[in-house]
Amino acid sequence: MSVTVESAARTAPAAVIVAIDGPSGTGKSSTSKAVAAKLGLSYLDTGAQYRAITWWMISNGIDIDDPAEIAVAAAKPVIVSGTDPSAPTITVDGEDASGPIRTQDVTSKVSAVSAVPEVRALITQLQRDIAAGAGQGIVVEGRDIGTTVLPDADLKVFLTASPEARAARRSGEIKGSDVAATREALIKRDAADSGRKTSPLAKADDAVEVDTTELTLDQVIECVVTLIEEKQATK
Ligand SMILES: Nc1ncnc2c1ncn2[C@@H]1O[C@H](COP(=O)(O)OP(=O)(O)O)[C@@H](O)[C@H]1O
Ligand SMILES: Nc1ccn([C@H]2C[C@H](O)[C@@H](COP(=O)(O)OP(=O)(O)O)O2)c(=O)n1
Repeated sequence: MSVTVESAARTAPAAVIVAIDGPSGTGKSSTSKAVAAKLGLSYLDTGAQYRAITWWMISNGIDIDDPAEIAVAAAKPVIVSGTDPSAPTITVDGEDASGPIRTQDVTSKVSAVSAVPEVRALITQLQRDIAAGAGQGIVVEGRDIGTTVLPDADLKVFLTASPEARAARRSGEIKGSDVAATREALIKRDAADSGRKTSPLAKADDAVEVDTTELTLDQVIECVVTLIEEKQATK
């Protein structure tokens, strides 16, 4: 009996923590979901959490241009993320927020809300708690996962792509959208996310950078799966 248990422990892959960061449209969400599903890991979309708190602020009449007002309200909403990669969920105060967090209004305001240090402190703690509770391991995607949220992650990946490729991908998702306008909006949001004082969008020194401009989504998924399997083999 003890032999069976010991050999199972030897062959089961060790829980692995993966951080995937990068700017908008580089393929973080699609890659992270697919990789997590393939390897039986949990998945956390941290951008959805910042979008959720932004949606709550807008819905509750908080002045988005007033960081002090945002800071005071930050602890009020209860944000819960479901981490099944085949059906990720997000609720705010028990209400499904998956639709409303993707509106243009939220997209245009999320950088301002997520720059407020009190918001980041709360959401960062939530993310660390979720990662700590993921028994089989987790793929966490965002902007500051490798640098701030999970600096001890087993693997850190930083995805990049040209602004043109990212804008083409994003505008492909929205019917009738203009690629040039999408490109300008992406560049503006990148600048805000990279320029904020508290845990800006940045590549961790020990992250593997993958330029996805000329790669298909399947190639990026395969690349990250290989990197994770290499880490698991040495854990
Ligand atoms: N390597 C790729 N080649 C082509 N399209 C891609 C690639 N990676 C992602 N996409 C598509 O680009 C869009 C944005 O991808 P997403 O994963 O949401 O990016 P991010 O999470 O970095 O903002 C999606 O429609 C996705 O299917
Ligand atoms: N770890 C994170 C994740 C997202 N954010 C902020 C900054 C981003 O512009 C917004 C939205 O992130 P999201 O990943 O949903 O954005 P896109 O999918 O790229 O449109 O949230 C952050 O500050 N830190």
